[in-house]
Amino acid sequence: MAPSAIDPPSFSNLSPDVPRILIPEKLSPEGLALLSSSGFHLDIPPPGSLSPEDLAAKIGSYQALIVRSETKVTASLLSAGSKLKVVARAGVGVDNIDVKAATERGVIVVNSPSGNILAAAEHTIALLMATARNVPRGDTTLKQGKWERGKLVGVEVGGKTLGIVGLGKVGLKVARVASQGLGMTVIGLDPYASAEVAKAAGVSLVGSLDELLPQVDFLTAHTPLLASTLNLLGEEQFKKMKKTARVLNVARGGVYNEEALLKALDEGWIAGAGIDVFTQEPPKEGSIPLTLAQHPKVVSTPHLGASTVEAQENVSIDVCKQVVEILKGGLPTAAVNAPLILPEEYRRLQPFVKLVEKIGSLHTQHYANPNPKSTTTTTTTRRFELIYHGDLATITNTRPLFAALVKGLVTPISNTNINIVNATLIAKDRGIAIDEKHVSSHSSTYASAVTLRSISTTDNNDSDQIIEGYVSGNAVFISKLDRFAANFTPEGTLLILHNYDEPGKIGNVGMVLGRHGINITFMQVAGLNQEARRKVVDDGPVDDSGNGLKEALMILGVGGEVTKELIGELGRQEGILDVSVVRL
Ligand SMILES: NC(=O)C1=CN([C@@H]2O[C@H](COP(=O)(O)OP(=O)(O)OC[C@H]3O[C@@H](n4cnc5c(N)ncnc54)[C@H](O)[C@@H]3O)[C@@H](O)[C@H]2O)C=CC1
Ligand SMILES: O=C(O)C(=O)COP(=O)(O)O
Repeated sequence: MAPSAIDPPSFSNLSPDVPRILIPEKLSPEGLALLSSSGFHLDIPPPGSLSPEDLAAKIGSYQALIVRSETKVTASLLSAGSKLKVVARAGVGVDNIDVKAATERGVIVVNSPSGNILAAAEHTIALLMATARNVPRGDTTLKQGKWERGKLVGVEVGGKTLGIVGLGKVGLKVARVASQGLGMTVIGLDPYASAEVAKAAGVSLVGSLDELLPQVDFLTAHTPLLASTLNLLGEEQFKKMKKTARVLNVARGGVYNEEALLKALDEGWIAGAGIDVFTQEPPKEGSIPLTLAQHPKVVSTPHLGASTVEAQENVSIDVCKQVVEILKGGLPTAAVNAPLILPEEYRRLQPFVKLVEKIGSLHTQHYANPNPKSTTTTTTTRRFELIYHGDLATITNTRPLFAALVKGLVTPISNTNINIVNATLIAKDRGIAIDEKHVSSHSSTYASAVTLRSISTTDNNDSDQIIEGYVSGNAVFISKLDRFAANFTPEGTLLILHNYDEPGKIGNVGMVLGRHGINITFMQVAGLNQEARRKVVDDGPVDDSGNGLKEALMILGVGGEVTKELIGELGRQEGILDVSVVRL
């Protein structure tokens, strides 16, 4: 059905029982046809015509809102949408939607996890070629009547090295085209990627940005925008690149620090950039994003990554089908905030689902440090054992727990939505192998406990990491992190510091946090467990008097913005071995 076939509704004669759907952005007609043929009322104002205030004033009469990347679905908009059942994102990234606020209000958020992935990958290749061969400048100047062949000599990409940061759905597609189609050498950085999956796409994994940056002729980022990827590439990183290198961003504005990128181009630290996404869209007059977009060494496009006829058709159908399903009382296929658990299993398993998800999320954020100080090793394989102890070991349907682990492991670093239906497939795609084990007798004092053991095989050695937790009533606790016996609630923002167990550490850390305006909501020192203590005396590091140096974890619940500068400063304090920030 053509878009014009959908008449704007006349609200005066709408039945109060017919659900209303507001679509303030441009959506392909194929999905709209599904909505109107299901009997819903659609309101489709001209795309971009509603200000945030207009939207807030209108939203109260709608059951569904369908957006792309331009509409900001904030907590206050959601609170004005008292009838909302679903917010649908016709695309991948949900960074314009306050998913937490939606969840709190019981509003389902759905997206189209893969409808526009090919389009985004192809646009990256388009920008790669356009920056290499000066295509836009050639076109503009020729249209102005100039024949500037001498000024527009480009570079070839075949035989050159492409660095990819973020090997998820888009990153892997770019890798395949670049390695198999363009004859490029592709190296990738993704601390959470499986080396086998990467290898199959023609990518050799490296362990750190420091290792990647000096090697690449082209660099492309394909991570979501997260606290850990904001400003991932700044001045320090651009300075480490070849002067002839070019960088691409079809992911999200903010993964490259825009001010630093401008400086890198002006100072000649790098040769050029191809940019599709900006920290402000559309960028305002006089802003840094607009200066960047207009820079002579930049090829820029106005967030066109997903703008193909095919991708728009895919995402429109994907989300409209789900909106129909939800408004008719069914379950969506790609809910960002879907429950992992069926109602009848809810009472028994819910706290364990929560525990396992928190353990998975803690594992990804605490152990897979995206910015290691130095890495000469590369993870080749990682497998997990999920061990159920005590009463929990008697549960036979552990599918929700398996799904909870995959969700916990993947959600902190990816846009992918995990639910009970797709967990196994996503684990397979990402090379996550999980063995579930049931152990009815357990040395733990808790009636039911869970252990996650992850075994990593690297080029140099094997290592394993352990996280253990338990449920008491409905509350969940972490009781062990590797060799450290702990007891804390995995909730909120946590700083985990690995340090030598000597006097003065807590005071120093408290002072640094105070200087950065960070509040401490709780603090716990997790000491070595008995076995680990014995080992320290036998073969651990020693102090000047030959006594075994004990280690501990300091676990702090904090409020306030945890910046990279703060983490750096904490890491430089005497006796601090490592710092991680975990948001649970
Ligand atoms: N310009 C456009 O129109 C479009 C943009 N996008 C954007 O592209 C990006 C990638 O999307 P997908 O591939 O679907 O995401 P994905 O969730 O499948 O993959 C993201 C990958 O980034 C990795 N990652 C996370 N933190 C990292 C870090 N610190 N260092 C290295 N790797 C890290 C994850 O392990 C994961 O493999 C997203 O930002 C998405 O919003 C997607 C579609 C269209
Ligand atoms: O799907 C995504 O993440 C995109 O960035 C596409 O955004 P758009 O739907 O084109 O506004």
